[in-house]
Amino acid sequence: MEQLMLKQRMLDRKRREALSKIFIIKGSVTVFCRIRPFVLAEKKKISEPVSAGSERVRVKYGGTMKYFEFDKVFTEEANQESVFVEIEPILRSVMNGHNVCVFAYGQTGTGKTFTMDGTNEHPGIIPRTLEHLFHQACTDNSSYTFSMSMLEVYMGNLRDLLAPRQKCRAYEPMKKCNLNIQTDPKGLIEIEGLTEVKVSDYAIAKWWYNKGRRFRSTSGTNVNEASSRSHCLTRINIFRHGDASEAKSQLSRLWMVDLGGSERLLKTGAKGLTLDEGRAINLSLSALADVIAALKRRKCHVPYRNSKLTQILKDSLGDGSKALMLVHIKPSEEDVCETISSLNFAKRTRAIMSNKEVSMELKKQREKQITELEEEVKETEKQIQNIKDEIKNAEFNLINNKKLFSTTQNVTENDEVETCINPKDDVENIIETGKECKKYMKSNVSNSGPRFMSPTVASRQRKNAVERDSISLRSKTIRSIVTRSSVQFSCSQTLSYSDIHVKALLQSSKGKSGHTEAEANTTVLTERTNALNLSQKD
Ligand SMILES: Nc1ncnc2c1ncn2[C@@H]1O[C@H](COP(=O)(O)OP(=O)(O)OP(=O)(O)O)[C@@H](O)[C@H]1O
Repeated sequence: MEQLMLKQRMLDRKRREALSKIFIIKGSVTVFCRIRPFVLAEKKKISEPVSAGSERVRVKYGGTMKYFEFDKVFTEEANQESVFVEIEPILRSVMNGHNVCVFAYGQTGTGKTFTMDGTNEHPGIIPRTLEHLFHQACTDNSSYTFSMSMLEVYMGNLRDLLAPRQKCRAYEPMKKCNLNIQTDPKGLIEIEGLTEVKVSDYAIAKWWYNKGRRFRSTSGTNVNEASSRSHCLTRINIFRHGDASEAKSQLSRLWMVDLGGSERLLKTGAKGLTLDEGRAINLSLSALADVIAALKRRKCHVPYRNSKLTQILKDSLGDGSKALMLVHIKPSEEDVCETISSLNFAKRTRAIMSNKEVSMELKKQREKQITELEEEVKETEKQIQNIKDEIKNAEFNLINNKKLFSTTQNVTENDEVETCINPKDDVENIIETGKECKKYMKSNVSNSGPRFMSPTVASRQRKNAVERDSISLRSKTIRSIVTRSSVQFSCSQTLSYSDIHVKALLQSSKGKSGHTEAEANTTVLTERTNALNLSQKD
């Protein structure tokens, strides 16, 4: 089993290395596009400006056609499951030790919250990811621990969504508001005082997630009945505790962000606080666009500090980390301007490290490498599964053998207990029982009957003399019976006791007197009968 486990660890390392190579080749940014279907209240026109293929979106705008390339396009028919299937590979990178950020971007009402949160019937990326991570942790070789935090960037401030609170209304100020963002020496972003809860299984994680979601700021606009008025960020810290060879545990982070919707303030009809919220969202989204543009141009200075949102995501948008952006659009004619603006933003993001910037030849070469590595990963996973089966079998056999061993050991012990019973004990038992009987009889005799029936001294002497004669006569008879039947008696004893003991008994008596076996038996049994006689006399 130890050998199998060692082999499994080696294969697991090989699998991780292949996954890391894929991660590097694929580039740090992946961009998907999701087109929202028409909902009941909306009217669908015969010819809509947006049409889509599997990796391309075509938009008719101002008499011309505009094309946008993506790593994957989800059309109106795509369900939550099919979206999650495409996210899964990126989650493997998180378990592998990389920082990952998944964020939903798009105009207000295009379905960002639906994709990230979903509904009870159609759960979105976040609940599915939580479930997936715990499932992965169960099947993986390494052991994992998870912790979780949730916050929102509301009007330029950070609000802790998991902080303990007294019962208060949504509009009442929260205790843990405007937290500070710090960068640790390793370049990791830390948010001072942010509540971090340990989550040991999916049910607990889901409970905290639902709790955080309830405190998120939403309000109704002309465009969306329950419009998110902030950027909502869910952070999962993943601690991987490897085998003995890896002394330290490794921390990786997964950010899942439901960005507030970009909006045309006139169109949403926002007023007062809702208008301010809309403005704040637009401001931080343009700061995000600036960061992405700077990263694309490989500028030395990236303006992360221009908004809280970009400050938080700093360690997930740069080198060594992976970002997945899901841009959301509506297919309708009246939203075409916003659609073009969102698609342009997505195009810029994708260009940070996308395959678009490299030649066709290099692109093909990379794709070939990725296919080969993915094959390697699959093959290694198959081998790991086989080893796991072998380990299971070995464990099963081990348990069975242990059971068998303990039962056989018990049987042997019981045998030993049985064989330890000394044939002498039986005779002693008989004698003891005889004594008890006599006592019982005596007491019964002395206590029973009227007084005039109790014997006189003379009659007792007479009775004793008669008893003595009859006992000596009886003992003579018994002795002669036993002597005659001693050989047969010894045979029946041989059947009921183990050979060793009888032999030992016989040998001991043989050693003492030098008689033959039959004689020895006779001697032993005669001795016992004598003992019986003596006790009777008593
Ligand atoms: N793929 C989809 N299938 C069915 N219904 C959807 C889909 N996407 C969105 N919807 C519905 O459209 C409405 C608006 O979606 P949602 O609230 O998710 O938009 P949003 O982009 O988060 O908006 P905001 O930025 O204002 O918060 C909701 O009623 C939602 O249920």
